[in-house]
Amino acid sequence: MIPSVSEAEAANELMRLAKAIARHNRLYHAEDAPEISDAEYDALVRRNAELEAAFPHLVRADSPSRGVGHEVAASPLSKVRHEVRMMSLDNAFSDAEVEEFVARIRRFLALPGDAPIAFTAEDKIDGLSCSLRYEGGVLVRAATRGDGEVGEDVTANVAHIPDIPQKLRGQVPAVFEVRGEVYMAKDDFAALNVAQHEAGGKIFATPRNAAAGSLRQKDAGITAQRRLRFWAHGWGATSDLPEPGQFAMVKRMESWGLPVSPDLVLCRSVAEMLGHYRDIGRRRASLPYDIDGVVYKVDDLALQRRLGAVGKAPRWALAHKFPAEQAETTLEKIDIQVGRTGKLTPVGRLSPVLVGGVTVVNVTLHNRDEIARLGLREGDRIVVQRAGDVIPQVVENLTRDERRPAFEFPGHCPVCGSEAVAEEGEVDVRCTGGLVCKAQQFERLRHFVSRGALDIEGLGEKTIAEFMELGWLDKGPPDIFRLKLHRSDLIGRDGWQERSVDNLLAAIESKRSPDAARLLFGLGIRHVGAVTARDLMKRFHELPVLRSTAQDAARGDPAALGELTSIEGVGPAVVEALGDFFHEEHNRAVWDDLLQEVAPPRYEVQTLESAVSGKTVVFTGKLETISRDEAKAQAERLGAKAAGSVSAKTDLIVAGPGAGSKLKKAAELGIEVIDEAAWAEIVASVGQ
Ligand SMILES: NC(=O)c1ccc[n+]([C@@H]2O[C@H](COP(=O)([O-])OP(=O)(O)OC[C@H]3O[C@@H](n4cnc5c(N)ncnc54)[C@H](O)[C@@H]3O)[C@@H](O)[C@H]2O)c1
Ligand SMILES: [Zn+2]
Repeated sequence: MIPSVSEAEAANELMRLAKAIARHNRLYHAEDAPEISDAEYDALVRRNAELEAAFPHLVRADSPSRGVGHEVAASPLSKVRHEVRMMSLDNAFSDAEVEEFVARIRRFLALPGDAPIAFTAEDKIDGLSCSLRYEGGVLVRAATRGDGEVGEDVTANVAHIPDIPQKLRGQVPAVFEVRGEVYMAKDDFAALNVAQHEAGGKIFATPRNAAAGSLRQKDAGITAQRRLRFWAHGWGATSDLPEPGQFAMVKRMESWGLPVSPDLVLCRSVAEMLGHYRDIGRRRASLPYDIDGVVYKVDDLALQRRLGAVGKAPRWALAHKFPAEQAETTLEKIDIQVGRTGKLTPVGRLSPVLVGGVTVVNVTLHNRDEIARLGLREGDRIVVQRAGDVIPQVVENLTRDERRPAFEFPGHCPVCGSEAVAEEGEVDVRCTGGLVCKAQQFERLRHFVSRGALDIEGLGEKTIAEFMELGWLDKGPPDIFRLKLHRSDLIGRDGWQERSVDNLLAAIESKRSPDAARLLFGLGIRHVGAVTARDLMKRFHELPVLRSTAQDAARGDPAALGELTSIEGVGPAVVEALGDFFHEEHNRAVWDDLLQEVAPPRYEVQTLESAVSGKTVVFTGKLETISRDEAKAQAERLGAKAAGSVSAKTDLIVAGPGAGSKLKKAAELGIEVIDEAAWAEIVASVGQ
């Protein structure tokens, strides 16, 4: 859901999206001259769908989720009304969305989980759709999709496409409309652009634009000079369907002399579908034509009929797109954020763009040097990259202009106004305001109460900001434990009632004996992350012992230094950071103050005795109630080892849907397999 958007804002945004999407549809479909990247366009469509899902009563009559393509009113070609509507396809970017697509079909058809259902999978070729009407096996009309209802007559144009037979071979129904894609191969596209350049003609952005621009010509003579190709993937109006399934029908069309995808397969499970997707994905770059995904279709035509269509797309088909790992967009604005340690981080605010399957609106610009390196300014067109789970990066500035100065990095903290400087040899610019800087205070408090640290429920960003404003947190984290002194002031403030206040205070009180490693991590000492904090506490058990050792080491005591660096994962950077921390008077004051308020028990690592203690567990497939990371953490707490792959050493496999090859291997090795519910029972049995 989109809780931060009010109804009025949503209505407004939906109106703006409808206008923008209609405009880009016209540029792309009618003029073959898009202004934004497909990834930016897809981000607009996703945003529209999200808002419509959250506010169903605001769906507009002219909603972009309803229409297909673009109407052909202004086209110089004559118009053709399609007897059977030409549709679009719903799309997916992740495995989970494909699983949900299949699950949705099962629910719709009320098919039990184990009833087999087959799907075809084939390339989603990036061209433009075309309908070819054959009567008595002879081509009588070819038409583009247009808005799905009315397209353009391109009969004369397709006469110049050798892949499109004027006459079909064999037993063809009396009326048969072939649906497929007109496309241009990569080589032909490159050659066309070279020729266009030499002749001073229009340069096409993609093979798809080139194919569309070449086919939709009033003068078919121009089409004749372009090398266009075609393949069939479906059908429209027909007097007869000679086969009962999608796969067999496509093969039948092939036998009539129509080219079809060489990568059409029949799949019997989601795993097979995803396998084919990955296989095609691997070969994508070496294919002679551009594809942008894989299309899955329910094979059984009787089931296709039962499923029908919703909106502008059939329920029985899905385009599983290859997420663009790079995409073009506009850098709207550069903001400066001040972190816990005073570091000024530039953040780029983007015009939303779909990269790697997710909508990206912010991108870190890292530091001053990075901005200079890319010559970035607000308003520039940039290329954003996101591969796998990596955070998005700017890889290129498309409007780079050496003569114009890049964004000027501020010399002062935007929050407290203190001077901001980079230390000798450092790229990071830091605010020198220290604890005077509200931004740093805020970030430290936020970190202190965060999930990995003290994990205080109900003390979110807004509340911290509110209490800071009231001056209740001036002394930093220890003040949190004195908030109870403000109980009566707080009750009755806007948004607070006795109950919510007492809940918050109870959550704080419950942390009076915190885990020492979490407390240490919560202090936000540089280089002391959650793991290092645990490693340190495993060795020293008590915070005062850690402190005295760190201070001794900072004074150069070799024994203390040796003790610290003998801990795995603790190197000179950590030792120095600890030394620097305790060197600061105000840090020592906060530390002492804090240890007056809380009393962490002696730190001991404990694992629980359980049915899986000492065993090696592998999690595979999709877990529904917990994340993979949480499952692994549970296993560790139960004294088990979580491994990534199945081997002879594996004792137990916890499998969710889509587990695939690991299950096969488990069966071969005779390893016990349980489902997520059984795993949850094991966890519950030790009270975790
Ligand atoms: N950049 C822009 O401004 C802009 C504007 C509009 C649309 N677009 C692009 O066009 C897409 C939307 O266009 P759309 O509605 O035509 O959807 P689509 O192109 O994502 O999918 C539907 C089409 O896929 C084609 N297709 C290819 N292979 C197929 C196969 N094997 N089986 C069935 N169909 C197959 C069909 O022609 C079908 O009409 C967007 O996702 C975007 O990428 C871009
Ligand atoms: Zn500051």
